[in-house]
Amino acid sequence: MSGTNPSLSIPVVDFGPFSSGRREDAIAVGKALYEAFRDYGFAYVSNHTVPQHILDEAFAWNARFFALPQSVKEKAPHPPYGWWHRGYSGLGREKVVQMVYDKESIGELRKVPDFKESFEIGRDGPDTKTPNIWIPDEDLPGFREFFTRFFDIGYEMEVQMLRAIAIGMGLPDEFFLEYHQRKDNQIRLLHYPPVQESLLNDGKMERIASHTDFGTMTMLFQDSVGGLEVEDIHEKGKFNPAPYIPGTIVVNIGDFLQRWSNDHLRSTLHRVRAPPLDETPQGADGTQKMTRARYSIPYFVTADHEKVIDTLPGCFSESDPKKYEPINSGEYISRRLNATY
Ligand SMILES: O=C(O)CCC(=O)C(=O)O
Ligand SMILES: [Fe+2]
Repeated sequence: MSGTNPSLSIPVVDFGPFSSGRREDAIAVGKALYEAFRDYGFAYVSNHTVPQHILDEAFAWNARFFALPQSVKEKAPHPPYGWWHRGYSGLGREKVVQMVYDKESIGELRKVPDFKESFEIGRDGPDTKTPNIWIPDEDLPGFREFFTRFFDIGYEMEVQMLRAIAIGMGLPDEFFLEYHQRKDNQIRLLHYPPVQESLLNDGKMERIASHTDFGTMTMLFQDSVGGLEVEDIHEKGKFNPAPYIPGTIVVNIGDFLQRWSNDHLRSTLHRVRAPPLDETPQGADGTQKMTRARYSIPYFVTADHEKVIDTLPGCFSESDPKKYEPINSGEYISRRLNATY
């Protein structure tokens, strides 16, 4: 069911049996996921519900989008407020910060830019406070249509994962679904252009600084380039590579679910640094080593913004009292997003 590769430590969970129709299979998958999220906060999930050809298409669109002229990408600018997290952010625009809310400290941290560009997509519809910001369709016909569809394909995966986690935690199967009806989710297209490797190693530049995610969980689709690193569960400050494993997606717990679970599930620090080097050194003088470009597509699963959550049943007792007050999902997420812009 699940196996631990000692060099990776993040468990690989085979999701296939979850849909076998047998209750014991569903329980075994749920338990394996629960244990991975309890111990590591991360799991590689294989035999998931997103077809490979859809992922290939998603990465092809991702590359096509970022290859557009800068002036076209800037037709869909990210608004100047963190809470309206939609549209395009160019290189250095966003700085992911870890739990720092005061302006002065955020300013300090921003001096080392994140060397990435991104495009954020949420649900469409009249009842969202944060409508999507698309480039005109004629600039990349099919792009909007594809990601509108991909948003729903991701939601189907989310539904399965939320059921599995609930079963693994001994909660009613649909427990989490009741809080995840409205698809208040977000897809993020990411492109990390090639960069001189020494800048990353010297800390003059970052790809994505070490952070935890905010929401319920993140389903991360990554290309084969590498660069994702996850904090060691035994050694603070030590980061281990989480390379691409063909056919899997990386799923990790966010702060919201960690809090909801009274810290029974972990939201683990991760970052993106240099992937393995290109074999051929590049650069004007032929000596500067350039990293390869990386593309990734995290799908952030978020609870319905109007929902208030209190500690999960089964995650508190007399000897393990509730650590957190009930909180409104939307407020929690906006507060975190406002710190990144
Ligand atoms: O590019 C990646 O693989 C990581 C992205 C990430 O951690 C994030 O956007 O929160
Ligand atoms: Fe992340």
